[in-house]
Amino acid sequence: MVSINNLQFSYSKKATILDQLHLELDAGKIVGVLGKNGAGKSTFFKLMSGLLQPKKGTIDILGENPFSRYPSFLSKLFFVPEEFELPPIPIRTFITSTSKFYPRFDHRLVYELLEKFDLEDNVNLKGLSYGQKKKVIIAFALATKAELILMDEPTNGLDIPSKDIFRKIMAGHFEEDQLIMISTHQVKDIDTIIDHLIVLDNGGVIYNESIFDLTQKYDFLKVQQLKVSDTLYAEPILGGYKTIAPKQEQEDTQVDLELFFNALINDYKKFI
Ligand SMILES: Nc1ncnc2c1ncn2[C@@H]1O[C@H](COP(=O)(O)OP(=O)(O)OP(=O)(O)O)[C@@H](O)[C@H]1O
Repeated sequence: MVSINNLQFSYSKKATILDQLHLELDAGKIVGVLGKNGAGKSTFFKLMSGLLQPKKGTIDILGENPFSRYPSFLSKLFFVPEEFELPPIPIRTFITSTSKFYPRFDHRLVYELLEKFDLEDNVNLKGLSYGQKKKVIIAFALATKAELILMDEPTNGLDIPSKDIFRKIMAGHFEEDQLIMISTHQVKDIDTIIDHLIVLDNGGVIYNESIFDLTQKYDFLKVQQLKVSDTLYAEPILGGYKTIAPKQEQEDTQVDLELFFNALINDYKKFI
């Protein structure tokens, strides 16, 4: 579904943001995209949406070049950017007018999700807080049923109950022919919903693996004493350590995304 080859991008001649980036992804996944500040996550999503043009390399999404921005491509993509503007019209009017661009739009679902987020559809968008607008755009994004949905920091601005609702609705409203990519620093908001992990660093994808494979390769444990010989990475916590070690436990352990991200940034070559 997504095939990216040798992608290079820079805003100016001085600094290359993405360089020789390769990525192949199939549909049927919710992918977490992690990276340090400035790693290029938002830039990457803008390139995939066709809002920026690659300097080199190719991006193929469902057989289309995003930067051409043909209507056939735009109707299959929905991008929830970190910063966005919504028109000063009632939510219901926004839905009626904008949903026309998405042939698979699910009208029943959008109202169901708005209700879950405690939003009335007759309210004007101009009177909403940033967090409330974010909920409208998340509900709309999921209801488009677009084949590719990109969400940049979707939980920024959401209060604690709304983050919980976000996790529940993400898990429950997703089709097998869709690919959802979520970039975030709030790993706790996505650790139970993603089934695939991508990490961007130094201009490229340094890690690209399913969460299932991660659980088959590593144990994520809390220990009192460090066994240096079989520990790949450890961080001190109260009364001991959180560790990553090659899998030995019979039961799969729950992936600690934050720990794993820190381990990759520390030395990703240990994990490939
Ligand atoms: N419009 C722009 N013009 C020039 N440089 C930019 C522009 N937008 C982003 N950059 C630079 O590109 C780099 C990557 O930015 P980007 O926003 O893609 O990173 P990010 O991984 O999303 O960061 P964060 O996690 O902080 O949101 C940064 O060094 C940033 O300063």
